[in-house]
Amino acid sequence: MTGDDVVLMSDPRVAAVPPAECGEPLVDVRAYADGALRVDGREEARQDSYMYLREGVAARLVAAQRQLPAGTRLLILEGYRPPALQRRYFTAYADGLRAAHPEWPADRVRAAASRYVSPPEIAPHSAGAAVDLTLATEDGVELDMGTRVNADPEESAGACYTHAAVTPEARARRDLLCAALEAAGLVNYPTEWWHWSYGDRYWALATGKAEALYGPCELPAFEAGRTHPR
Ligand SMILES: C[C@@H](N)C(=O)N[C@H](C)C(=O)O
Ligand SMILES: [Zn+2]
Repeated sequence: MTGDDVVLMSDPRVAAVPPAECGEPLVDVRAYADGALRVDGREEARQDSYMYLREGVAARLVAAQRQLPAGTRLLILEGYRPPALQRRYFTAYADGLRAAHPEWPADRVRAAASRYVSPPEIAPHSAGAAVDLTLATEDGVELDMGTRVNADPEESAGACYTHAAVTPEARARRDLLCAALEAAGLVNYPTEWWHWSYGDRYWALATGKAEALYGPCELPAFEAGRTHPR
């Protein structure tokens, strides 16, 4: 797939998918399945609910982990993202693009921004349906995937695109990650090798479902200390 083939988050076909809500709980992935999933804590500085995902997403990540060779671990960096934080990320990135390209019309800024941050009204992370992750050793040392997680298209000259040209080692690891996660039912956002989702509107469009399983959920649904928000 080339960059031109990518269905962006800003595509009207994504917004046209009904954001139905099945009511499935969010779970703390650190405590899920006896700690089968590794979670990196660096996101804690920005928000305290990054380790939550819908149960169906967490279960699929456990299945994906089982597909990987011994000694290779999924390392989760961010799951749930509050809607207000998503709005901040989108606005900040769009503002930067607008400043760099004052001649761009609003719809071009929105599309370009959505290569890297989802428009808030779509936001798979704010539904607890998306996860940013990478591969690591058993000891938690991140493997070289060709760019850092969250490298934007400008910083990485497009190498953040999942199918971009990277070194043979990084390509083999990206292919391994894709094979494990796709077999478990997740879909990738092709502009970001680390972003995967299940049950959100982007997933529904990519897999031909009539509606999403999970809609946006708000942080007040959480209670400190609970592993299952109400
Ligand atoms: C900002 C990046 N980590 C990310 O999550 N991007 C996707 C497209 C999103 O905002 O949903
Ligand atoms: Zn993401």
